Amino acid sequence: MNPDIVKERQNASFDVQKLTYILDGGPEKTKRRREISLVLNDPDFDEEDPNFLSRSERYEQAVRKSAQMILKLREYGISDPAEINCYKSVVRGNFHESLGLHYVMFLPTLYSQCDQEQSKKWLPLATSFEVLGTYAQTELGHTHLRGLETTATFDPTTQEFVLNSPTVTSIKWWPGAGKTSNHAVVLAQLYTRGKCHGLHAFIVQLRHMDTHEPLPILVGDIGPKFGFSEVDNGFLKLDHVRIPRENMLMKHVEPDGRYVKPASAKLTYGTMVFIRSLLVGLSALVMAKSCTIAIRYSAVRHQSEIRSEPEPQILDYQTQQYKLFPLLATAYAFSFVGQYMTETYYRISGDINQGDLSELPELHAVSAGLKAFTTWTTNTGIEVCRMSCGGHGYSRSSALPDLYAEFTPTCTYEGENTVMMLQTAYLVKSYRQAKAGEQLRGIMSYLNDMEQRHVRAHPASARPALVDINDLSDLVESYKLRAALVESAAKSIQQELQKRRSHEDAWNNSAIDLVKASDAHCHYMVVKLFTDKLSEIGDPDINLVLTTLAQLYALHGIALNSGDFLQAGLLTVPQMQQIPVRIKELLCLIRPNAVALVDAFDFPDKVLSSVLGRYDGNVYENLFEWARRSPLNATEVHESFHKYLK
Ligand SMILES: CCCCCCCCCCCCCCCCCCCCCCC/C=C/C(=O)SCCNC(=O)CCNC(=O)[C@H](O)C(C)(C)COP(=O)(O)OP(=O)(O)OC[C@H]1O[C@@H](n2cnc3c(N)ncnc32)[C@H](O)[C@@H]1OP(=O)(O)O
Ligand SMILES: Cc1cc2nc3c(=O)[nH]c(=O)nc-3n(C[C@H](O)[C@H](O)[C@H](O)COP(=O)(O)OP(=O)(O)OC[C@H]3O[C@@H](n4cnc5c(N)ncnc54)[C@H](O)[C@@H]3O)c2cc1C
Repeated sequence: MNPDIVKERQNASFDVQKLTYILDGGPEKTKRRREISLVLNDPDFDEEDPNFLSRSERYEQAVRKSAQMILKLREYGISDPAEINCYKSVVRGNFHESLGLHYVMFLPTLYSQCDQEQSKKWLPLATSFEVLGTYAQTELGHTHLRGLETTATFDPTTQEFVLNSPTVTSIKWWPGAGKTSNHAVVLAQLYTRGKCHGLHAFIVQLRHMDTHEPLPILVGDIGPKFGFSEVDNGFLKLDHVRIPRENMLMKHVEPDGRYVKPASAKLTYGTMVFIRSLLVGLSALVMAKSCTIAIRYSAVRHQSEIRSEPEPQILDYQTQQYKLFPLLATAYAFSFVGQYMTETYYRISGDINQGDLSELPELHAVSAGLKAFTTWTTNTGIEVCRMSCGGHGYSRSSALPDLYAEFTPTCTYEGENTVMMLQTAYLVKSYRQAKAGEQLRGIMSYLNDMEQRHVRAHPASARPALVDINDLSDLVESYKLRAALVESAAKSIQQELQKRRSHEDAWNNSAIDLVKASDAHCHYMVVKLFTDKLSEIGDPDINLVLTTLAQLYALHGIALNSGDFLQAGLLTVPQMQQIPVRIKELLCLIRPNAVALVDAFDFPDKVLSSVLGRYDGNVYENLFEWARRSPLNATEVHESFHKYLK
């Protein structure tokens, strides 16, 4: 064990194990997660570092691993979805798997959109992996749902739908598992009795069940990408492909071609809401991994000098702490927000299943906003962690380049982040309702204060500065008032409308304000949820260290967005000047606990797959060892010498 990292652990002021329990949701859950993690010792999962393989080899290795996972899940009798998720995230490490779409989109779509008869037919096939599915929605030319061109036209004479990609731009593009899957959920515009009824989901068989040969359908892999090398994102061109009427999910077309309206057209989009909710937790996970790597490495790396003494640990540099500790605080904040998002998703979707759709708009808005907010922050955070590791961060052995490449598409898929932030219509609607005197409930209730003029941008001089920057509840209140930026966005729309612009143009001309309003709303939610969590934590040592992190998270956010807080008169200039001073104090308070705080995330070394983030801190000898395994070192003299240089 590296002596620096031993010393760091001795300095911790709290019980790491107890904090792990809090993150997991209790000691039993930690115990079970650790039991599941023992799978890492299974030699059937031994594999070559994907970084040393070609794309095709990577795909093959991933398929082998996916198949092994299925067999092992059966062998160990793991069937609870949360446990399957835990098991898979341990085995996958930092990479995705080719069967991922089957688990996260195809199966959930079947579960939520099959009627009884369809469930009976499709669920046994899909859960036994005879049917391997993908989710084909996006097209070469479109992602905006109303703009999708693929058609499904009902033919009452044969009781079939005819699926067609009428143009090049309508070719389905990006669905994972282009080579792996034999079925797809295809999203297409439904036509019956000559009328279009909007997007609906259809199950389409793509490949022969025995030979895996494509049916008369053009299907394949779209080629190498920035990351996602294990995944065969695909294309799919349908040329008048016929499927039985029963393959329409939720069966909205009667045998005579009559269309039966669903309770809400938006239920078809349910799987996206599900994944967006999950991505909040994934952001926490990846932020936590990145911080673990960068902070452990910073504890063992010595460089330059502060005083004329031996080279200090780079974690002692204030600038290094300023790069990493706000991200550490973010990882904790997002972990609690991830827990909230998952609970909220299951609570509201439970109500939806009982026929109560009243909270669907809020679920959509909150999951879209938090998905965008947490993935954007994490995306930039990973890169900060990588840069903070200097040259070694650039090596694939650090895992940080892979974490970035695998994570960055979360900002794009399941709804491009700006587009998701623009689903603020809900915020603006709530603002208008509150202004009209309606009492709002839930997370939007802060807008009720508006009429008392608490929530209003006005000059600092007009407002007494009541905020104590050391008091978290005051900081939450400031974020709440800043979230009233939605008022500026709503006013901008109003002004545009007064200029006789159409509603759509008024909206587009206010889009920057709307995105800012969404961002401020999400930021408020994160600060509030982090602070609320503290009241549940009884252990005083842990409460203290997490309070320090929550303060850092809140103050750092204010420092980055000082313009908003000053403009709205929420903080004074002297208070703003105090914030960097307080931030520096908080960095010093966190410093002795930094390694323990990342240890509490409890990532096994094999899951981190990072030479820099090793638990034992023995970085250098292992870097050398890893480099020696590079395929370029397989022979002492590379064949290119004989071919070209000699
Ligand atoms: C150590 C730390 C510990 C932490 C512990 C954490 C552990 C947790 C770990 C969790 C791990 C999880 C692991 C799993 C992660 C999964 C991810 C893995 C891999 C995934 C692979 C990638 C797969 C990618 C797939 C895809 O990308 S599929 C394609 C996705 N496409 C999109 O998202 C398209 C985006 N566009 C749209 O959604 C729409 O076009 C639009 C919403 C922008 C507009 O739609 P539309 O045109 O129909 O609507 P309108 O603008 O007219 O609006 C109409 C009204 O409808 C509302 N609306 C819209 N959508 C919805 C909806 N979905 N639900 C409800 N309501 C909706 C609008 O708001 C409008 O409302 P209004 O009329 O009232 O205004
Ligand atoms: C790794 C990966 C996996 C994927 N997997 C799947 C899958 O399994 N199934 C599937 O169906 N799809 C999948 N996708 C596709 C993904 O859902 C889309 O790429 C995503 O929804 C974004 O759409 P787009 O690529 O058309 O971007 P665009 O919408 O073209 O975005 C380009 C730019 O235009 C801007 N823009 C677009 N619309 C607006 C607007 N209304 N207002 C303001 N700005 C706007 C965006 O902000 C962005 O800056 C995947 C994508 C990736 C990268």
